Order: sequence, then structure tokens, then C-alpha cells
Amino acid sequence: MADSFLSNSDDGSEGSYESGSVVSEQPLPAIPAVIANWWLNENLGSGYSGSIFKATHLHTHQVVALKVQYVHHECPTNKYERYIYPLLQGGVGMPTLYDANVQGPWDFLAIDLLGPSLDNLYRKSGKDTMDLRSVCSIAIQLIMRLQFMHHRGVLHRDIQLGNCVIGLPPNEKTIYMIDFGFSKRYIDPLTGRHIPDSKVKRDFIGNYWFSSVNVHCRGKVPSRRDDLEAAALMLIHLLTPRGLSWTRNGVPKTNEAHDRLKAEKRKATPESLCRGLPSEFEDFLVYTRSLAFKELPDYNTWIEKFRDLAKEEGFTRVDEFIWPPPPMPVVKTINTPLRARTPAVPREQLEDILKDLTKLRLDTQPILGDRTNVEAAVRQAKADAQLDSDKQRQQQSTGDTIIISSDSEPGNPSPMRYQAPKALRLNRLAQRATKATDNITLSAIVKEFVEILQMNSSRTLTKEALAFLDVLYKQLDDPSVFIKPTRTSRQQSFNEQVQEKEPAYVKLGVVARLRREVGQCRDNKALAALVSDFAKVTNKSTGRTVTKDGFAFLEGLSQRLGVLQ
Ligand SMILES: Nc1ncnc2c1ncn2[C@@H]1O[C@H](COP(=O)(O)OP(=O)(O)OP(=O)(O)O)[C@@H](O)[C@H]1O
Repeated sequence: MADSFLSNSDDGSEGSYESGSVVSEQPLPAIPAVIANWWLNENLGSGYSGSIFKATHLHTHQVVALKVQYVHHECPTNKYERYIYPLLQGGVGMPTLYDANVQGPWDFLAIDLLGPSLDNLYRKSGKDTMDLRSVCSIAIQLIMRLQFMHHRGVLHRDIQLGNCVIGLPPNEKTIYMIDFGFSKRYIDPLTGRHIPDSKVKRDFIGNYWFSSVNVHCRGKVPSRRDDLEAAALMLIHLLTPRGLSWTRNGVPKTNEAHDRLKAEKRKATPESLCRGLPSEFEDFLVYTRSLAFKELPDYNTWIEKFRDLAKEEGFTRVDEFIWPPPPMPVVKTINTPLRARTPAVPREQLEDILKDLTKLRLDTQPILGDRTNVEAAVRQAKADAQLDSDKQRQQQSTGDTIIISSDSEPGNPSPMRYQAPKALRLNRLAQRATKATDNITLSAIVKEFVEILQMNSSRTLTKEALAFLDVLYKQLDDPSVFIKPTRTSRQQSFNEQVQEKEPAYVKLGVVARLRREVGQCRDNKALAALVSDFAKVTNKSTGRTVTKDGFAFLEGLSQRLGVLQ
């Protein structure tokens, strides 16, 4: 609770605190060597209202963590934790409570002895961001812990790195939640109902860094959504060099500094916070903020999304938090694609790709509709086509399934089949689009484009997908002109000059319009204009995610092409 802010009035039920905003410096009695049957060993950490010791039972020699607090402390969190722990017993990553009592002026809780906190590990690593594998593991485990706590009717209300600790061997791959001093039941045990929302602005309870905007900046009543939003902010913090901007000046010491921090937190959009991160993090934050006060979050979907992200990055056993993080996976075969990085390819294709790369003209990329490079492009395309057919023969490639022999499975003489990675399929599709001579073929190609985009959970418009749209645009705009697929980087072609991202609502509005208009188009030229708008607006949005409307537009495009012959 080191960075937590204590409210000076809660709602009067358990988990509430009565304390002035200025902390009085009371001289505390010295903590004795023995409390009840516990012999106190070294101090493991001290918080605002107490200290944690490693402690040994005088008779059984059981070793625990003893959370000791002065009974008259103005913020008597042990008193509240004592009611919360029993509700959480038996859950993975929930510390077991062995003893809880008051002896003389000491209120103590004996719980599982655990390892260092994530804050501790992160600081000690000396790095300015945490690696993606670890963050995915934290995401998965933290969402699971919150799912469990919420299922038991309890909100944590103080999610932060210092309150997530790893277990001691053999449980060092499990993240445990600690510090339930601010926790609260959100299900009334008598009525079984969710606590009510309130329009009255409440004093803030939680921590400065990760408490949700609604709770921290707007004084709203915390509910499940706010625990999840705090989790999302914590994950984004870990992936942001030097952390979230409002955490960089330390704990605010004055009301003005606290107001500035809140203003900064409030105005930071998910887009601006997640620039450059895998889109799952922005989507998760947006999702947590879209939840209604009493809404049950869809924990499982988000656990799966972070698992998928990790898988796409080539990380294995990602449900386990492994520290220090294992080395980055080495790309050996096409079944370990690295998301948003170089698409993984079989070794035998690497050489060709590198050769192609040397031919890339990075200085002056042709823009949409630019036909000045036609002659050179014709020559290049013929050479490419020849190379491609040679390659296909060599690889025994069947459609998009490449057969490669497996030497890792000696008992299995048949070749292993892998689905070609997204990038490769998109490049091939672009080539087929260049050769299409009628709308029926283009319609089938667009349909396949949608299928490829939906191959995995990442619905991003990659540079290969943009290159495909570039070809499609040219085909539709003027099929009489020879088309050479341009290698389209995300910043170029459709979007040459524009680097600024646009707010999400702009994208949503444009794509919804495209979706409506596609069925009305009377010719290919009109369709070309819509394809260009679609590519531009998606390319300009953070995450470049193809939305539901986007898929509906593409499906509509495929249907319209089938009709316009
Ligand atoms: N069970 C435990 N085993 C090992 N170390 C622990 C355990 N619980 C807490 N610690 C260490 O002590 C630190 C403080 O613990 P905790 O967050 O529970 O208390 P606090 O918030 O500082 O106290 P308070 O609630 O009184 O303000 C943790 O960050 C962690 O490093």
C-alpha cells in the first residue's frame, strides 16, 4: 500500500477508513520479539500502517509472514483484512491465513511466507520496460486472480506492482495477491445483491498510479471494472519506457500536485497510452472502461487474448511467470511467427527474401495511382513470377499449406503440414489479385483476404495487408493499367504524408459509412475509392485493427464484386 492514498471517509461499512488526510506521527511502542506463539525473525517490509516479519511458530516451527500492526493505528487495515482472508481461502495465488488475533497492543495476521513483489523484481532488473513475455504472464495470472476474488464477492481496490508477489519455490511461477487492506465485499452477504452505485462523489481510495479514472478522478464507487482497469494500467505501465507519465514525478506531496496528476491521468486516452504496444493492451483498457458499474467482466476472453498474443510471439508456457525471463524464442520454422515483427519464414525462403529486400526502394515509394514505374515494374514482375514458380516447384507447395519434412519426429515418416503465415498468404493473394481479369475472381480473392485477416486473434492491417489493398485499389480503379504490387509500409502508400493518428471515433464513423455505401456502388471505380478510404483510415488508427464494421465492409465488397460483373 506504499503508494496508496487513504480516503478520509468511505461508506461506513467494513473496509472503510477514518483518517485525516494528514498523517499524525504517533510514537509507537517497540515491536516485541514474540507475539502470541510467533517468534519474529527478519523484517520483510514495512507499510504505512504496519510491518511484515518472517516469523516462526514457537512449537510447530512453522514459518510464516506475520503482518503486525499497532492496534490503535489510525488506519487499522489488519482489522479489515481479517474479514477478507477467509473469503479467499483455497484460491490459486491467494495466501493461506494461519492465524489472526490481537495480543496486547498488536494486531497480527500469520499468512504464507511469499517471495518478492513484481515491483521489487522490476526495479532490480534495472530495465526501463518489462519484457512482453513476463507482462503477458502477469496479465493472464492477474486477470485469473481478479476473476477468483470477484467470484468470491470481493474487490481488491488496490491493484499495484507491490501487491503482486511471487511464491517461494516450488511456487515461484505463481503470482499471489496480497494486501487486502482496502478490499471490500461488493456483494451484500445478506441480500446477495451488488452494492449500489451512487451519484455522490466519494473520497478516493486506492493508489495514485493505477486506480481507475472513474474512481480516482471522478470519485465514483469502485466495482469489478475498476480492478480490471487498474490491472490494464499496470500492464501498460510495465511496457512503457519509464512507466506511465503520471508516475514519473513520484508520489504527489501537495493537493495541487495530486490534482495535476489526476488531470494528466484523465486526459490520457488508451490510444496515446498504448502507442507502439500490441493492440491487446489498448483493447483491454478500452474494454474495462466500457463496462457498466455492475457488469460481469468477460475474464476468460481476455485471458485467452493474452495467451494468443504470447503464442503469436513464440512464447511458450506463458501461464507460468518465469523470472528472470527466458531468452527470446529463436525463429526456426514458420510455425513460430513473431507478431508485428518480421514474419517467421522457413529457412529456405530466407535467402530469397533477403535478396528481395536489397531491391527495395526505400527512398521514393510509388504512391497510389502512380503509374510512372510501369515499365520497370513489368520487368520485375516477370522475373518475380519466374522465381515464384521455380520456388513453388521446389517446395512442393500446395496452396497455402507448405509441406516440410519433420526430423523432430522420427516415428512419423509423413511430412508435417503447417499453415503458411499470414504475411506469406497475403503476399500471394496480392499477386493473384494482380492477375485477376474479372470481378468474380476479385470477389473470391477479397473473401479470402477476410479469412486470412481472421486467421488469428490479431486483426491488424499489417503492411502486407495494406499492400494487398493497394493492388486491389489499382485493379478496381483502372484494370487496363498493369499492376505491380507495391511493398507498402504502414506509413507509406495509402497514407504517405500522414503520421498523426486519428481518434478512434473518426475511424469508427468512416468505416461504418463505408460499410453502408459499399452495397450501393455502381462501378469498380466507386469501389476503389471506398477501398482507398478504408485502407487510409485503418492505417491511421492506433493498432490498425480491422473492426467489426471493417470486416462487414470487406464482406460487402466481396458480395458487390460478385454482383457487378
Ligand atoms: N506474505 C508475504 N511474504 C513475504 N513478503 C511479504 C508478504 N506480504 C507482504 N510482504 C512484503 O511486505 C511488503 C508490504 O506488505 P503489504 O503490502 O501487505 O503491507 P502494506 O501495504 O505495506 O501494509 P499496510 O497495509 O499496513 O499499509 C510487500 O510489498 C512485500 O514486499
